[in-house]
Amino acid sequence: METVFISSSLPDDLRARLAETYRLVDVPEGETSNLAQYGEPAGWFMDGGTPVDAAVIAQLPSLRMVSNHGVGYDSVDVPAATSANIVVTNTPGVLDNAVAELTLGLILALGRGIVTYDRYVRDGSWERAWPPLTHDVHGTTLGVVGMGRIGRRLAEIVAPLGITVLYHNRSRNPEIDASGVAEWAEWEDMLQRSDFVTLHTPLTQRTRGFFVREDFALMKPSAYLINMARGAVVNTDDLVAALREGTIAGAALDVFEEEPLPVSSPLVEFDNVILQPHNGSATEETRRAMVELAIRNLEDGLAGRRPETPLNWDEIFGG
Ligand SMILES: O=C(O)C(=O)[C@@H](O)[C@H](O)[C@H](O)CO
Repeated sequence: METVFISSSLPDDLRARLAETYRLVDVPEGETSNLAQYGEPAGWFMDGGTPVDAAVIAQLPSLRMVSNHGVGYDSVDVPAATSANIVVTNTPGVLDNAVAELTLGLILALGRGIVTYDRYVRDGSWERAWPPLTHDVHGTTLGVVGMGRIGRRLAEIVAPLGITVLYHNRSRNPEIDASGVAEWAEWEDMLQRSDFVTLHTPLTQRTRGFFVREDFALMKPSAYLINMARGAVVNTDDLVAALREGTIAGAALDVFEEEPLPVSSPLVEFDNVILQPHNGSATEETRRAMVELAIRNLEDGLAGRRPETPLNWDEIFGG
C-alpha cells in the first residue's frame, strides 16, 4: 500500500475512502524538516499552509503527486516539482461561486455600512442620532484586478445590480471581452474610475507586494479596496498609511500576510475596515467539492492518469 501524507482538513468519510487504497500519514501543517520520519510518500494531500519547496522535495525522493486543496498554489514550488517529475494539481472552478458571493457581500457591506451600522446600533449611537446616509451600490463601478474564473463569476453576479465592471490583467482576456461582462481598462484608468477595487490575482514573484502607495493614491478617496487573493499582494504598510491618511474610504480584507491575523495588527484598529478569516471558500458545500476534486486528482495522478486540474502534467509527460 502506497503512503499518502495528509496536511489538510479531510472529512471522515472521504478519509475512510482514501484509507482503503493508501496508507495515510498525518503531517502537521507547515512541517518542512525531517519529513522522512513520516515515511516515503507517493502522494501529498495538502493546502496553502504547507510549503512544498525545493528543500522539502529533496527530502522526499518517493513523492510523485502533490494535490493542493485550494485554487491558489503559492506555497508550492511548481517548477521544482516539475524538475522532480512530481505532478501538482489545484482545485479551480468549484469555489468560484463561494468566493464571488463573499466578495459581493463585502461590496454591499462596505457600500451600505452594514458592519459599521451594526456596531452603531449595538453601542447605543442610534439612541442619540440617526446615522449618516450611505450611497447606492447600484450604478457604481467595480475594478477587478485579475479577471479569471472568480472575477468573471463576480462580474456576472453584480451585473443585475447595475454595477459597471472594469478589469485589468497582464493581458486582455478575449473571452471576457467577447462576453461583455466586463470592460478592459488600463491600470491607472481602472483605479481612477472604480468605487470598489477587488483583488483576485494569484500570488507570484511578480504580484508579491505589487499594490503600493502610488496605487492607493490613484484611487478615489471615496473608494474601497477588497482583497480576496493573498495578503502579500498588497504592501500592508502602504495600506495602513492609506487608511490612516484617508487616501481611500476603507477596505475589506479576507487574506493577510500573516494568518491568522494577530489582533495586535494595526488593521484591527480601523472602523472602516471589514476583516474576514480567509473565508472566501469556507462553506460546507464548497470545501467538500474542493476536497472531492483534490482526492480525484490525487487518485488519478498516482494511477498515472491525467488529473482533472493539473498544473504541470504536460510539462512532465508532454502535452
Ligand atoms: O483556494 C484558495 O486559494 C484559498 O485560498 C482557499 O480556498 C483555501 O481554502 C486555502 O488555500 C486553504 O489553505
